[in-house]
Amino acid sequence: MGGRGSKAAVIDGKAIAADIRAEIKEEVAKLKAAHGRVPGLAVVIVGSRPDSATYVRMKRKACDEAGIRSFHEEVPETATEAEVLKIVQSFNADPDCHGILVQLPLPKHMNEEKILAAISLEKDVDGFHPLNIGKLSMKGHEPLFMPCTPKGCVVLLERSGVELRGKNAVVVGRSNIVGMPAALMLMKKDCTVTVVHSRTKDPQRIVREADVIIAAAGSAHMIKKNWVKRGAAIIDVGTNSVPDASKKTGYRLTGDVDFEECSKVAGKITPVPGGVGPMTIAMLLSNTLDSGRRAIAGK
Ligand SMILES: Nc1nc2c(c(=O)[nH]1)N[C@@H](CN(C=O)c1ccc(C(=O)N[C@@H](CCC(=O)O)C(=O)O)cc1)CN2
Repeated sequence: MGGRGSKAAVIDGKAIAADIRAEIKEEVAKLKAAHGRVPGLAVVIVGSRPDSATYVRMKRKACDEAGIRSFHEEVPETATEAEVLKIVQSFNADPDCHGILVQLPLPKHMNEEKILAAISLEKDVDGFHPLNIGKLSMKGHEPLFMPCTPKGCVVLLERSGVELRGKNAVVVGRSNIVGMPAALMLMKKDCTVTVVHSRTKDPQRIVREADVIIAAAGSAHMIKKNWVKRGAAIIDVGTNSVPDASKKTGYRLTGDVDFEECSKVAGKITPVPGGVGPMTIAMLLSNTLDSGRRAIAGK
């Protein structure tokens, strides 16, 4: 794949996520049959951002389909930090709830770090608790949970047969949610990792050396064909809205990678939509299953 004149294989995130969700559904059913209990996930949403509301709806639907119980708490934009902390603490104490997620971003008047750190370590299915992130960065330590989007990137690569050990990986972007944890996870998989960010000199030269590219810069079509080594595997995390008059919404989602161009040189590539996005929710269910299994079956 990715030879001269050929086209990259498209990594179908939607199909891989559907397979994983079916596997999770089976595991949940086994847990129920053996112990009479299922994992439970609490979703807390603050305010009414349409994108956040959509993601939360998708998460609840995915839970329903997998047989995972979901709890929902919605508070207005004007809620105080103390109110949100109280909700988190009540789910921390609820034995039927095995995972808690606070949908991000939070309104500006709230201290995101404080709220995420209040989630019980054992229920941190988003993997954003500072101790879970800290363990990700330490050799010889494993976090209880890994953040869903970067975990989805690694699982997509593995399920598509991309060998990671000893490979040069370049992560474009250094956000707490994607870029930083993705770099740490790839290092744990024995990649040699370089992080390219807004202050990097000559990013194109560095990205061109990569066997594996994780694009998470939040900049539409930033990665062009001449940034990509022939045969590289590209995972595009970008979800940029660009105006599109042919759409009912007036916009469409597009990635950080120029798919048309880059698929002519890459070996494997994810599309947007239909690549990493669906994996985020599949990994959330997977983390919730792991947490439920630990609490219900003790393993
Ligand atoms: N607490 C969290 N907040 C946020 C996270 C997160 O992992 N935890 N990630 C993102 C949003 N997100 C989940 O919350 C998310 C983003 C995208 C998708 C997805 O399936 N995208 C589809 C397109 C969907 C569409 O058309 O709108 C795709 O890319 O194919 C799922 C979940 C920020 N907040």
